[in-house]
Amino acid sequence: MASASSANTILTPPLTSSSSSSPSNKSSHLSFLNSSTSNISLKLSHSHSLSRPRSQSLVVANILKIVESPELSFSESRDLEFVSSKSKPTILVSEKLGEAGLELLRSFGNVDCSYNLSPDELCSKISLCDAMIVRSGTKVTRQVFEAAKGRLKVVGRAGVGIDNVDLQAATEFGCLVVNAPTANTIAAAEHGIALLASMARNVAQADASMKSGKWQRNKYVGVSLVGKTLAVMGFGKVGSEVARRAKGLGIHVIAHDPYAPADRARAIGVDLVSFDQAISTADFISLHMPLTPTTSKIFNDETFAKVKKGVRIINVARGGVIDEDALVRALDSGLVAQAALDVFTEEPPPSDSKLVQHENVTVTPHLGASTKEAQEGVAVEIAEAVVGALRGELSATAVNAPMVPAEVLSELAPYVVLAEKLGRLGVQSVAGGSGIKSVKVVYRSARDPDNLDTRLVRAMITKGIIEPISNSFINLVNADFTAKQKGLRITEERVVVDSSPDYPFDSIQLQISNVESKFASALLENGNISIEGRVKDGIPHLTRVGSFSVDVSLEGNLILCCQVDQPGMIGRVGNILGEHNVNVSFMSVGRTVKRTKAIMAIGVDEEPDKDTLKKIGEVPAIEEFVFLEL
Ligand SMILES: NC(=O)c1ccc[n+]([C@@H]2O[C@H](COP(=O)([O-])OP(=O)(O)OC[C@H]3O[C@@H](n4cnc5c(N)ncnc54)[C@H](O)[C@@H]3O)[C@@H](O)[C@H]2O)c1
Ligand SMILES: O=C(O)[C@H](O)COP(=O)(O)O
Repeated sequence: MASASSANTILTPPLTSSSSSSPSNKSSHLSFLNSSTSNISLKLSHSHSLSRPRSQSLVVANILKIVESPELSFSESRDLEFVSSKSKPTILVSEKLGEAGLELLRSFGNVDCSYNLSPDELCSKISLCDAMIVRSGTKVTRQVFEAAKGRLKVVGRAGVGIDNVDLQAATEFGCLVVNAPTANTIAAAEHGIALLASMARNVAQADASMKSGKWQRNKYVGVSLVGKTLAVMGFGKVGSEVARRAKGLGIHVIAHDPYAPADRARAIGVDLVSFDQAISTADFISLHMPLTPTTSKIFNDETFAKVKKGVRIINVARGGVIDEDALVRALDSGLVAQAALDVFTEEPPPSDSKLVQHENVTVTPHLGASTKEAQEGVAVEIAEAVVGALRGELSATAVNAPMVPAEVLSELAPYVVLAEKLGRLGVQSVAGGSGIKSVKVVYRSARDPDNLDTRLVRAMITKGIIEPISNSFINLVNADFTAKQKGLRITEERVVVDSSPDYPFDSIQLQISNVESKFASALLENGNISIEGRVKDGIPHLTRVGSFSVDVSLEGNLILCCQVDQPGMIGRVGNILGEHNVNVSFMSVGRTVKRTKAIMAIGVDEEPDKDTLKKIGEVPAIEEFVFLEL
């Protein structure tokens, strides 16, 4: 019984696809990142034969892989051996990457290490690449995604900051962006501490002075760290490691981060404070926030005016968070006593940069992540992420796609198959000329609506609706974006029902409004086309068409007939199919009132030819029928 519901509207304008166009014969298999170059086939381990229902097997395999094998029966990803059918995927590595990562990439694909490419060179190469790996030196712009012509499926950022990748463009082009967020944290934190200590004691300046033959002991008197206050701006991975180390040096640490949990700060013994409080009380300010539109030039004339006079600033985050001209002014006026910078707005900065040349500034050429250990770690971390993504695995470090934990994915697997098939059935039920503009998805579940993750299911419904009628390729990265582009508005409703909470969904229903139906019996009283499915024993079933209950497994293809409810109908239609050598896999009849109207749902292994379908249509008691490809 329905006890609660919540609706979530995502998208707007009209989809003007020609729904009369017959669905292309695309595979109904699923993949998270289905490569247009699908050039790898899967060799299955024979140790796992059909130990799970076939439909679930297909989705597990296909969500996890970029490739589709017609022979696919069942296997977990670890049981699959990738063999090259035409060619291996090509992975461009555009900046230096640790050898262990390169080895891993080479074991999977063709690796093209081309460093220092100009933007034009990158654009001309990229259409030959399935993936690319960059560090901070390569700008992955919209032009790069355009030039890729749909082939580029994954951009791997061998490091944390993804400000050099146009994420919006990546998403629009269905390209997954993954990063390596953890392996260089300690290196960056250590570099921050190194800059802090060397700046406080003028190490770099004194070194340069001595090498020029001078001995200036009085000039390079430093400041002590103990008892001073350090403001960590951005209390994430690097920031908290810097804080931990600074506390070990006897420094009092405060932090500002609008999103950091207070208990994490407390655990390290750090007070979270406001931005103004942090900058106005600190003797040292260390920057560790990402470069975003909000943080861009967050340190500017106005903020420098609020700092404690003589503050010292360390930046191992991104140059763009500081207005560099304003920093020069603050250094000249003495508001800022010193700065130690590893990162710059433009990298490398111009050789005549006033900031770089400033006598109170210590600089390093973006070395934060550059330790042997970090580079090997980052290389392996990103290689694993890119290979996983090319295989179609949902990535734990995806930057522009929802991350779905493995256990959730496995639970959702059969529902994902169901979702795409409902989408495909839905779009084929729409009569020509009336484009789909609005789809409502009703999830019935015993679970708390707030804990129902529908992103993957919704993406697959979108895939099922859009792919058969367009050239679009839909995956989890671009599903919402593409739907919006096509003017498809999807609303979701979650209804709590009294069923088993062991399963994420009791049923999934698709209602398509403001369209004409090819099969009038699929219409509800409100005029919406309605089809509903469930997963039974791991296999997706169609369980309701319009207001008729049916029960047919969603495998092979489907014929829906509406007929007068009278004896002999199953036999007659069955005979016609048998005479034409069409094997029936399932058959189910549903009716609302005895001896009035009934719906017959027939699963067929083969596609009936026109003649067979015509004969079914000629059976006098059959009022309408439709053939639907799954
Ligand atoms: N110099 C280097 O070689 C090097 C190496 C590693 C990381 N980095 C850079 O350091 C930065 C931090 O990396 P991380 O791994 O700690 O990332 P992170 O995501 O773990 O931490 C960033 C933190 O900044 C916070 N933040 C966001 N907006 C903020 C704001 N307006 N004010 C204050 N805090 C804000 C976030 O909540 C988050 O906690 C990134 O920009 C990264 O690119 C540089
Ligand atoms: O964001 C990062 O991970 C660092 O800035 C490191 O960048 P790099 O890979 O270019 O050294």
